[in-house]
Amino acid sequence: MNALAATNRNFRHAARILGLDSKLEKSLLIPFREIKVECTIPKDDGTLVSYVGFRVQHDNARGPMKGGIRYHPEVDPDEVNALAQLMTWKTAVADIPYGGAKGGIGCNPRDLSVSELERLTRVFTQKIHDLIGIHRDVPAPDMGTNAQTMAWILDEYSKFHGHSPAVVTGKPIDLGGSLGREAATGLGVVFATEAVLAEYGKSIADIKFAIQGFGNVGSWATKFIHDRGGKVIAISDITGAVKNPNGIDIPALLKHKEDTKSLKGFQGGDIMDPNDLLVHECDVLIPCALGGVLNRENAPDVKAKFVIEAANHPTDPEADEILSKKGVVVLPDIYANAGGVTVSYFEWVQNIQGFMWEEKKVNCELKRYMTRAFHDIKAMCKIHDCNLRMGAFTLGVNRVARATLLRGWEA
Ligand SMILES: NC(=O)C1=CN([C@@H]2O[C@H](COP(=O)(O)OP(=O)(O)OC[C@H]3O[C@@H](n4cnc5c(N)ncnc54)[C@H](O)[C@@H]3O)[C@@H](O)[C@H]2O)C=CC1
Ligand SMILES: O=C(O)CCC(=O)C(=O)O
Repeated sequence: MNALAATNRNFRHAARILGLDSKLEKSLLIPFREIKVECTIPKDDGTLVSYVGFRVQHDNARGPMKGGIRYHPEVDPDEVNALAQLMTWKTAVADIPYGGAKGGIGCNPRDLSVSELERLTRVFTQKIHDLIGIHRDVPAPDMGTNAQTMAWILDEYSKFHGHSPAVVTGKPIDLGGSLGREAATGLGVVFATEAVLAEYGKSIADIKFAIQGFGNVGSWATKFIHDRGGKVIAISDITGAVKNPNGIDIPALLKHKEDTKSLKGFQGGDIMDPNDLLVHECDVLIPCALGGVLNRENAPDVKAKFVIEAANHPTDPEADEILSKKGVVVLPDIYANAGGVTVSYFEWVQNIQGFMWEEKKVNCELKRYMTRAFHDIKAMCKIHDCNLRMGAFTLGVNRVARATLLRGWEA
């Protein structure tokens, strides 16, 4: 099932549980604005090449729209739409004053030089600069983008609108980025994992983890799990996968990644088929890469007792049903990976105030927001007798619906 069909299905299920008026339901599903732009740049060899860029602004009832920009060959309008909608529910679950948006360019950043990436980012920004803004739509990093990408957007946007650090989050610290933002999604994933494990009388120490993806989210989540005594026994990225039943040496792996930029060539374990990672024997599985990786084909073989969705929409609805029947606890993306956008909110607040927080304060506030959201979700699960995904969806959708009604949407 494609990402948009899957996201719409989860939304409709939540709307039914909440008994939403059918007109309001329809209006919440339709994106506010969908932008598609052609970005033509000269390659380093002088030839011209074009890439298609998207920004979908889904909803702004609760505040400026917020969400990352992804550079990946599989970026398409349906996926960006689904990701934008998920941002709307995610910011509401985290109870931060934003709506939802997402952007992307269909390209393989690994095939582009740094100067080509810079030109592409600047052209994309030139095409969307009048539709984003501090109180309108605030981009951030996602797959294939990083703090440097945000620095280029900030610089290009500022040429049109004057110096505007709060127009993007996830920036370098030197340009007004927040301490703790780079690690925030991974740290939030670990706070979320601790919250759900505690419900079952367990803690991270000595639990066995399998992790798909070793980029920003996967590598920070791995580090924080290791710091808490968890055993990461299998891990993969686009270049391959490695396993070690006694626990991978995480400091050595992080050093290898820093030196070589990938897992390839790491000697501290046995090489495994990356496709087997999702069905590897473990207690907790954390997908930290692409969407739709858990589907009806592999879900029956999942061995983990907990799936923590650090990636966006890693589980399609058919897999969700299969996992639920097997008794696997799935912690949904719109909560599990909300740590990134939560610290993006702190960064935006710091930029607007012109005041920088200490990292300790950022991380303490992040923990407070993640813990509060978990309890809010659990309360919805209790009221509606539903699983954690529907607990999170009903929480987010209900908050957005209330804001929409208060603003007077039918006039
Ligand atoms: N960066 C952020 O703050 C946030 C990211 N997310 C989500 O987390 C996921 C990962 O994002 P980032 O870590 O930022 O991206 P990234 O670009 O830093 O890293 C992606 C990782 O996934 C790996 N990967 C790609 N294809 C793979 C495959 N077929 N099998 C195994 N590994 C594969 C890459 O090698 C890389 O290690 C995405 O779904 C993203 O939407 C969610 C919330 C916030
Ligand atoms: O930090 C942000 O604004 C958004 C991060 C993001 O794209 C996500 O949570 O999926």
